[in-house]
Amino acid sequence: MAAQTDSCYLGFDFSTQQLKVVAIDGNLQVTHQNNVQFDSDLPEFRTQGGVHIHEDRLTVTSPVCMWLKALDLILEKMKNAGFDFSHVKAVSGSGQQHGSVYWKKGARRALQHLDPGRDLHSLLQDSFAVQDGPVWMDSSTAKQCQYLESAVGGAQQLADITGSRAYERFTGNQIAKIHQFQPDKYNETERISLVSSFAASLFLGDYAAIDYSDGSGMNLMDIFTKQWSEPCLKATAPQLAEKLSDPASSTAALGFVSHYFVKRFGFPEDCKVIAFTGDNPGSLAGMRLQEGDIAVSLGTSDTVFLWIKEPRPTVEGHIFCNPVDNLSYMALICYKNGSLTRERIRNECAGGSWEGFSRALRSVPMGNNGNIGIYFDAMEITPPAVGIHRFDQHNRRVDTFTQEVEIRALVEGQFLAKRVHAQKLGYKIIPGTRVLATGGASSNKDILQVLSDIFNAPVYTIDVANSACLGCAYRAVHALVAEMGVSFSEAVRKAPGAQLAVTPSPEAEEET
Ligand SMILES: Nc1ncnc2c1ncn2[C@@H]1O[C@H](COP(=O)(O)OP(=O)(O)O)[C@@H](O)[C@H]1O
Ligand SMILES: O=C(CO)[C@@H](O)[C@H](O)COP(=O)(O)O
Repeated sequence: MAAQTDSCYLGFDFSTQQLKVVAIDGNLQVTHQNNVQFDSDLPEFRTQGGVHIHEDRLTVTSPVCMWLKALDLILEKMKNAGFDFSHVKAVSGSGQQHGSVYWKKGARRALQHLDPGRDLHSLLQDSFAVQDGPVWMDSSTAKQCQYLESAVGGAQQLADITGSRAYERFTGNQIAKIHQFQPDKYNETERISLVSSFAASLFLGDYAAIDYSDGSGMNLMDIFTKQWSEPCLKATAPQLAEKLSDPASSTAALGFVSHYFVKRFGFPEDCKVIAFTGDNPGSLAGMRLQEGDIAVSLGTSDTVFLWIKEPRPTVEGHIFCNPVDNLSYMALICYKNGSLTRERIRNECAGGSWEGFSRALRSVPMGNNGNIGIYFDAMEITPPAVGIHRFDQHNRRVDTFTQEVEIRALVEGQFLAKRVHAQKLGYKIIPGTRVLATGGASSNKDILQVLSDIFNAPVYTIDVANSACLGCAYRAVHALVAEMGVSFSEAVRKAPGAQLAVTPSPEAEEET
């Protein structure tokens, strides 16, 4: 038993607004959590919500050095809190999906020879061809998307190969744009990482493979053969296969932590680095999603995802390889107008307070007396539309709502869209359906009540606010036994289950 509590597994999450970490022991109990907020803890990078929005309002990037400094800082915070790195058996993690990092020629050597006396930021700050890399909020690559789709025979054909039609934020289209508009930077690049594989590379002290699950969000990988698709690579940029290197299973042990982490922080030499993945795949693991459940993540983006066995890609939504089971898949839909839109309406209609926002939700009945709103502050992903639209109970377009009605219209509208899209993906809401909620806004019971009423199903949450981190710590546990044929669900069988947060109001049944 002592050995169980003496061992430790780490899961990091490089998400849009912050870097977070969760440590668990061999009994799968959480022993430590920490975080670094990009805007407030690293103000020198002048990000808003972790990103830079450019003048065209379409280009959105994040400074790669910010992520380096964030890792330096979180590890120092852990050390100062007395965290003992010497018991860490394996490290894994996740990153916001689709974002890319461009390592410049010679960077691999720098990674392999990190001086433990210095921080990662000072050692690696000159290792990137592109300082500010495109992230998932970018929607500036419409032309590249059109080109890719026509090069492979159309949107459905591209979805049949890669799991998704062409999306602006998907990495292949971002790479194509960099190749076209900054050819010198593209040529200077020796390796392209996703945010997830970039973070894994830091721990490994060498370039880490892109994993199948996060690699599915690039419009470059054949999700059935799990190899880069030749026609997609060809339509994207030259010499791309060598800049990406082969993808790897999301359960792969990539090697041991580098000498740097052993000397500087006291990690054991045999501490393994497990492939990092996307934050949504990480959350699927953290919530221990089962077939039949539906997950709703309310982070910076809102996402809805499902565990599926038989993928049927369409031109709406995405199919990704499953991060914990190589024979399964996950279906996902992403909404750009998630928490940031809720924050705007909170600021305008509830004096900037979540408590005021919640009070307003409680003060108006379910169904909002027939008032409906659509709030796309930024160009939405599904559907690709922008603008604010309000309709009253007579279906008449109106310019304003009262503050309380506005708040309920926003939240009901966001969840109605999720229900409709999930059903279009083939999801059936039946007795026994569980909605698993995660992400920052899942701490708000009044928002969860609306979710439960719209889906007419109970909503469950897990104790740890960040399911992506927790999921990656679980993935680290699983990866050490995966080669012996142990399934993920078996490896994490003893982990605490999700807890019931809210059930549908009695009136919900009549409305749905
Ligand atoms: N009590 C709350 N009610 C509603 N939303 C909240 C609450 N607390 C935090 N949030 C939202 O959570 C968001 C951050 O979610 P998080 O999952 O941590 O983001 P990410 O992982 O994308 O960095 C914030 O932008 C904020 O709007
Ligand atoms: O683009 C997607 C998924 O396709 C986003 O969900 C990103 O993965 C960002 O995640 P958060 O930081 O909002 O969790």
